[in-house]
Amino acid sequence: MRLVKVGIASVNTTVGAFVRNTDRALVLAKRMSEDGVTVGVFQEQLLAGYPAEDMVQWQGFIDRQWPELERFARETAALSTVFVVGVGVALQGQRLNCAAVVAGGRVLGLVPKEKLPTYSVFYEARTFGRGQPGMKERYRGVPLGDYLFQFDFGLVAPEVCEDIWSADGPMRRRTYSGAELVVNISASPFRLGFVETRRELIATRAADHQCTIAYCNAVGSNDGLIFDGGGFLNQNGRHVMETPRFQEGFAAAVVDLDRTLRLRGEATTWRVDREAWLTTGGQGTAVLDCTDAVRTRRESLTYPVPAHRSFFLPTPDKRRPAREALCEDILDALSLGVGDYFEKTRAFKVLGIALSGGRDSLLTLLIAHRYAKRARPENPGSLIQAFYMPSRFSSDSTRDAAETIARELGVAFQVVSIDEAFERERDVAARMLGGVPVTPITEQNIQARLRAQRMWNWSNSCGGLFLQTGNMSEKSVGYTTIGGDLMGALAVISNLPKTVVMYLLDYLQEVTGYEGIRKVLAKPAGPELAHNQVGEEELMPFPILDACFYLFASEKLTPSEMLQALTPMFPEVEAARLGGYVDKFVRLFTQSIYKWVQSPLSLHVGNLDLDRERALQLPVVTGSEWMRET
Ligand SMILES: Nc1ncnc2c1ncn2[C@@H]1O[C@H](COP(=O)(O)OP(=O)(O)OC[C@H]2O[C@@H]([n+]3cccc(C(=O)O)c3)[C@H](O)[C@@H]2O)[C@@H](O)[C@H]1O
Ligand SMILES: Nc1ncnc2c1ncn2[C@@H]1O[C@H](COP(=O)(O)OP(=O)(O)OP(=O)(O)O)[C@@H](O)[C@H]1O
Ligand SMILES: NC(=O)CC[C@H](N)C(=O)O
Repeated sequence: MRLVKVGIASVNTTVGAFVRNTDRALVLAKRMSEDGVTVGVFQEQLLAGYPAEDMVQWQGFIDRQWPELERFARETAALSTVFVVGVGVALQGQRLNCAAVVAGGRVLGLVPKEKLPTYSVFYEARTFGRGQPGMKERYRGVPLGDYLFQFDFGLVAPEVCEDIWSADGPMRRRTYSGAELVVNISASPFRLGFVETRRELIATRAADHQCTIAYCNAVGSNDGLIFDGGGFLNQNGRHVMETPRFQEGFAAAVVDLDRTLRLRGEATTWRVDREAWLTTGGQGTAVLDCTDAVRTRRESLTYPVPAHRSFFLPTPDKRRPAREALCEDILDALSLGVGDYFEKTRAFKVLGIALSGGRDSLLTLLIAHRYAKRARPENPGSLIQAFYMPSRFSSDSTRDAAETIARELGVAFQVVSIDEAFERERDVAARMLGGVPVTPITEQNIQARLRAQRMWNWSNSCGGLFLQTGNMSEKSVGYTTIGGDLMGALAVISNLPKTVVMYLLDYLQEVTGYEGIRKVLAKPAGPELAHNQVGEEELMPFPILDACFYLFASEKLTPSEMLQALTPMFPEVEAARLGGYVDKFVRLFTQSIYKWVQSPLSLHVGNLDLDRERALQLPVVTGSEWMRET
């Protein structure tokens, strides 16, 4: 029996706040050590914060991480714990995204990331160089390269995030070279359903490579990327521990590393594969002997026995039902995104929302309030201000709904009519047009733009964070006004399809019982920019719009393929009508890209998002010939 206690931390870092990030990590490092942790794991780019993007190109941004790493080493020198932490270094002009191994007051070695994600929301290959198999360099006198670390408790292989996502990653050769404990330090952003993907992947890799894996993830939001934390400890495919998500802290569990070796010995397929690898020229990974660096204290560790006192009966199932898990995950992620933006920018005192009595602004308000409950539990409503800005097209029912929810949440609510200003702006525009009246659409847009202008003026003077409320479906077809409701300082729900917005509101109504939600849902969605506007009548039913969006923007189908896919999905809709919806969607989508490239920074919860900088890079000026059948 060779017991080792593995601690997995998640730190809420801020990009560039090296000292603060290190301080936060040190607090957890000391607590881990007090808890008897043998190996304490911290996330990718712990010191710099993630994602630093092109900031990595500043030499100072790289160089100033090192003194903080040395401080981390100094301040943990007396602890008998080995730490793995993420740091950036520059070697021969290349920036390398490294896992640093720290113990006994020294940086013992640096292992650079080999696989650099450059897809979806990641752009690492743009700024970082790659670690190479067999690499052996030195950085400031410290070994840097493809190394394993021998301690008095076993052989450790550090690696960085994407390294685990490749079937041909460094884990294979390192475990064939004897690594028992693979430590993966990650900064993996929240995406819907991704926690299951991580869980399955880590279990698969631990079984494939017959090792113990300690996987650590960052927590907190930076710009639009929200990190959900949630570390994993898995031994040879068996789940050992999962750390809490959406919160800073650490959790620890004991594993018997002899068990990893025994299972490896029993796994004949693994052994045969290893032999084949050796005979076909597989190169072993070099080992750094660190047995003298620190004497770990493991005498008081006890064998990991099941809390429910049976090796045979299943552990009690604590999983939440799928609907609750999905809704709570999205709400946790987005409220963390709002809160971290609010706090980390240090620019704001209060959150502001233009509250229409409709679905999108209601959900945005509920998300902001969820954050406020955490930040100011004694009076969450005092962190938020809501403005209802009616025009002649606004109804009593939306005003009542907005007022009701604001009262229920204790949020300051003001009514600010835009009607007079609407008339004035409409007349001025007509004068500019040589006496010709503005178009009906422009009449609508004047209202949206007046509301946005008022929100900016308010926020500008009081330090308010003006939350933008648009959803992804309406954004995809340009059903939003430039200079109007498209604008704001931070887009909160712009990665949520409208059908998901409604799903979340149904759920929230059920769990909170708020009358304000019921009142909003009682009325069909519509912008109230003209008489009797219903969004689904002007566009198309939202389930069809969202399906079109998915098939076109995510699955990259052509319009005729989309129609083929949609026909069995919506059998009640006549073929010609469905075809009309597809054509309308594709036309609106391609004609609206110019709009969403102007939209504010937004929070990401999925791989598919309308964000040209971060998720979907589409040209604005295009012809549609390529989509036609030949
Ligand atoms: N390719 C291009 N590149 C750059 N600019 C381009 C452009 N095409 C048009 N433009 C310009 O864009 C402007 C038109 O865009 P914009 O002013 O936004 O207006 P527009 O797209 O014409 O109308 C906005 C639509 O959004 C709907 N809406 C508004 C507000 C809220 C909601 C809701 O969901 O509740 C819905 C509203 O009912 C209306 O159908 C024009 O000034 C035009 O010159
Ligand atoms: N009367 C209003 N008072 C304050 N803000 C408004 C008003 N009407 C519209 N807005 C702002 O413009 C945004 C866009 O309106 P839109 O109709 O798309 O959204 P919604 O009303 O929140 O949801 P829904 O589409 O379900 O009606 C609103 O979310 C809100 O922020
Ligand atoms: N930082 C990274 O390397 C992240 C990439 C990885 N595939 C993830 O999202 O988990």
